[in-house]
Amino acid sequence: MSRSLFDDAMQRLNTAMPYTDLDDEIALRVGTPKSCLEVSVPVRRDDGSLTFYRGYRVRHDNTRGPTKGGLRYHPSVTLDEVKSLAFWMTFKCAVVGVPFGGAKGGISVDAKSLSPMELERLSRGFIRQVADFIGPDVDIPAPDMYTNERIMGWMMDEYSTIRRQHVPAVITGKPVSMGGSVGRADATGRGAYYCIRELARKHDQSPSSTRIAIQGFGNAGQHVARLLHKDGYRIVAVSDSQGAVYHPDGFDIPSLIRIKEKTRHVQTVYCDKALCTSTAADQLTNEELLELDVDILIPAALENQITSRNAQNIRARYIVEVANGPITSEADAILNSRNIEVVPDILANAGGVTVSYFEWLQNRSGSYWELQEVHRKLQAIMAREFEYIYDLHHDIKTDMRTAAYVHAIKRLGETMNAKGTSSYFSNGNQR
Ligand SMILES: NC(=O)c1ccc[n+]([C@@H]2O[C@H](COP(=O)([O-])OP(=O)(O)OC[C@H]3O[C@@H](n4cnc5c(N)ncnc54)[C@H](O)[C@@H]3O)[C@@H](O)[C@H]2O)c1
Repeated sequence: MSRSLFDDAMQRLNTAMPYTDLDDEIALRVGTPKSCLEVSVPVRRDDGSLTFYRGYRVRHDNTRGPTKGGLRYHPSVTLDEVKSLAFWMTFKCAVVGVPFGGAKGGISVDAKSLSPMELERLSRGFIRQVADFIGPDVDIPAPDMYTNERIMGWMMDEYSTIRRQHVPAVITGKPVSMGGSVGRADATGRGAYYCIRELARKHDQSPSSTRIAIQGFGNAGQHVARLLHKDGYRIVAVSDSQGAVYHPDGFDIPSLIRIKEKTRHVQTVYCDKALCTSTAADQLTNEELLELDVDILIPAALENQITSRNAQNIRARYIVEVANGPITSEADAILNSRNIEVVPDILANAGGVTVSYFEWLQNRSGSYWELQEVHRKLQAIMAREFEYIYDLHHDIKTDMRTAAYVHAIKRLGETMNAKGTSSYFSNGNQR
């Protein structure tokens, strides 16, 4: 039987535990989700028919605070996937030191097949089903794949209607006009960009000599591409669910974003006469993009993209995981043996949850920050944690992923130790 995504996620924890002197009870406690909710959401379609959608919300661990994590709309959403994403959120929040635990949710749906009104009914219907499970001090959702700020706004509005009071802090990633934070929209891509700048500094890598391929050109992928391009990095390939485009000199990212916004496909670059003549890009599959000869590969779409099947063919020197779980643990071992350095998801894409924390703080205090303040604080956290994990991976002679897990488990362990573990209670320390 093949290993589940959750078993694969657990493998990372088991690899990291021996590098700590923490009680084994800590691994036991973070090895199982706190609670899993499965709901069925009825949606009246525009043609009058009724469709039921399966939705999930998993709270993995609340040791360090209320649980936090995105909501995904995708046909492949399953309980196993949501459990794994919730697990990663626990470690991600601990890596960046925000006072949250991990959660995740999702609905098994092809969001692109719904009309805007059907999407609104689905989003509000989901909140009605999970309203008793979430809250500003309990569990705080946010956007993820195929959800966006408008959907977060509908959800906050529905929750506030149910509670009969304005509750902006129940959800993050809202429109700024509904209590969202400035700087949240590009926070995931920006956090990854700060990591890449630190990585380049460590390896004396100049932007103009760095070729980058990005899989996934949505919220996270577009923003990291835009920021890197502005610094002079060469983005030579990007893709979406339909396929990839490649140009050895690098793309003009603002034009590509405009094309994607207008046509919804990056490969439309071929059909847009003006751009075809100026870029002459090659068309590739997503699989081919992953195996390009580049300096940095950025998976920014789905999990399980680099596996034991293709890890041997990866030619990038560095991989920066903007997506959650794009590399399996088996592929990790192959990449490590080939000295391909991986900046792990729980660090590289933690910019999103960090600015979500800023948004939650602003909602709770009722006082709102300037964009520069958001950027300055995000940059300080990402650079601090990157530096710590980078040094730790050298000190304990392991890969950056294991070092990031060690760092996170230690933070979780400190809180669990404060409450008492078996080594405390079994040593006669009852007073
Ligand atoms: N948005 C956030 O704040 C955030 C935070 C942390 C992590 N992430 C992770 O980043 C990844 C992308 O999230 P997003 O918010 O950018 O989603 P999004 O919905 O905005 O974009 C997803 C992109 O992936 C592409 N895609 C889908 N299936 C694909 C496939 N099989 N091959 C290649 N591309 C494919 C889509 O076409 C789209 O361009 C996810 O793994 C998500 O969990 C997002």
